[in-house]
Amino acid sequence: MLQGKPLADTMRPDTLQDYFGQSKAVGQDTLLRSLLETNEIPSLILWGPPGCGKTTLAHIIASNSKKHSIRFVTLSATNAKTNDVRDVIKQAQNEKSFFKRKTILFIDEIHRFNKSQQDTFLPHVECGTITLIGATTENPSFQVNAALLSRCRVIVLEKLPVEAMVTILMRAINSLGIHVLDSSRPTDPLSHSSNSSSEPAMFIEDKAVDTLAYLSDGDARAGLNGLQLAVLARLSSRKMFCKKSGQSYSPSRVLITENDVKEGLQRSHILYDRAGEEHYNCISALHKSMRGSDQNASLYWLARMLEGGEDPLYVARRLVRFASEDIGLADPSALTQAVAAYQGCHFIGMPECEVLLAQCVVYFARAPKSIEVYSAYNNVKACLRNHQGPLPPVPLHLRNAPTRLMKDLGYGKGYKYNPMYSEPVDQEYLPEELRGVDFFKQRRC
Ligand SMILES: Nc1ncnc2c1ncn2[C@@H]1O[C@H](COP(=O)(O)OP(=O)(O)OP(=O)(O)O)[C@@H](O)[C@H]1O
Repeated sequence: MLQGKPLADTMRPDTLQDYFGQSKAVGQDTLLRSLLETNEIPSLILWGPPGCGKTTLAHIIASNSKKHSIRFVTLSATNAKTNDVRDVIKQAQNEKSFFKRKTILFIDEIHRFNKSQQDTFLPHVECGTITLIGATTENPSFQVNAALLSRCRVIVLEKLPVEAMVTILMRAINSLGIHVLDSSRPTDPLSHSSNSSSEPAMFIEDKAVDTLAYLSDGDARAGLNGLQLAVLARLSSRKMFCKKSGQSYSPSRVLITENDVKEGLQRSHILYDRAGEEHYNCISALHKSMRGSDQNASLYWLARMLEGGEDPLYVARRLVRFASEDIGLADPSALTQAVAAYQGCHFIGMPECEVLLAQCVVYFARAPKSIEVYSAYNNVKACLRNHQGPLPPVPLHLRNAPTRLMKDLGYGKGYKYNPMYSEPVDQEYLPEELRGVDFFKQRRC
């Protein structure tokens, strides 16, 4: 099973029961799910990152529609020509008029078709000759014709969460007959009952499964490929052992460790551990480099994260924080820059947004720094936390007095409305017991 087809293909589910994650798009009670269950498929654009299940969802729709005698035709925009599309449409017209059969046309990577190629479908989607399902990793607002887009329902699929990845991996692990070793109960896999067949008994550490789920970055194909490579590597080292040692028997048990799966994940960006320590180390290095006004190092850490597959919005959020924490009022426009960079990243995504972040990072590295507001605010927080007993009441003169009773109780009494005074107003704003405290000068309250 492991030698021929990619594991990801053999594990591709046929039914929604085995389609995990993506609850916002096809969870219980979603419109799409009920449409799929009643087999009323509208034209769809499935938009989501690689390996999140776009083709798989189309595959499930295909399995379902075949049961209802609906034709399902697949084209890939990477190699299909406009003539191929015309052929499919012609055939769909014939099927519709002679046999009353519907056709669903699935186009993978639809964003690769240019606008005029996309125009070819338009009238046929409109008159119902074909139901179009397009899959794309790119924002369809920019990559799909507006007219076509308005005739399709856009389904946003997300990176698969870690729990869904674990479930997908476990489904594959079970189907390969691999046993999972519980690391909280250390057992020697060699102590498991021996296997009489020539096939070795295979084991995988549970932490290897978790690591694989984390490092796959929501990409089920990457996770399943990683698992397949790790298993194949272990099996071939078992064979090597026999050859080298000249022994006629080979170890009857094979253990796949966390290191094996890390090696199995060969894509460089996956080796950047988005969920683990490396993620925090790199963002910390970026923050400190900007604080230290080192523009070179700042750019380096930024690139290391982005090239490693980090979510640009995660970096952008940190920049927003940095703008206030480290630059503050030394350059108040830093906050505007950071928010603009965040929104820009949100609009255009990777890889285009990398230069926005680079610009912002260099701006911040070069900017003057001030932690005045940050420290003063920390002093206020410390003051509140360290306070013994009930917090002091709000001084009466600072309170609003919307009712007669409140006025009678002295609310707002003696308050000096500043705009009425041409001179600076002498008035207390802190509670009585904090008089004289200056959070901007004090370290502790
Ligand atoms: N939600 C899911 N539930 C179960 N398995 C999944 C899911 N998503 C993906 N897979 C597994 O991962 C493999 C790759 O997924 P798929 O081809 O659907 O990704 P995709 O979103 O179309 O990616 P790409 O844009 O790279 O083509 C599938 O063959 C399947 O085994």
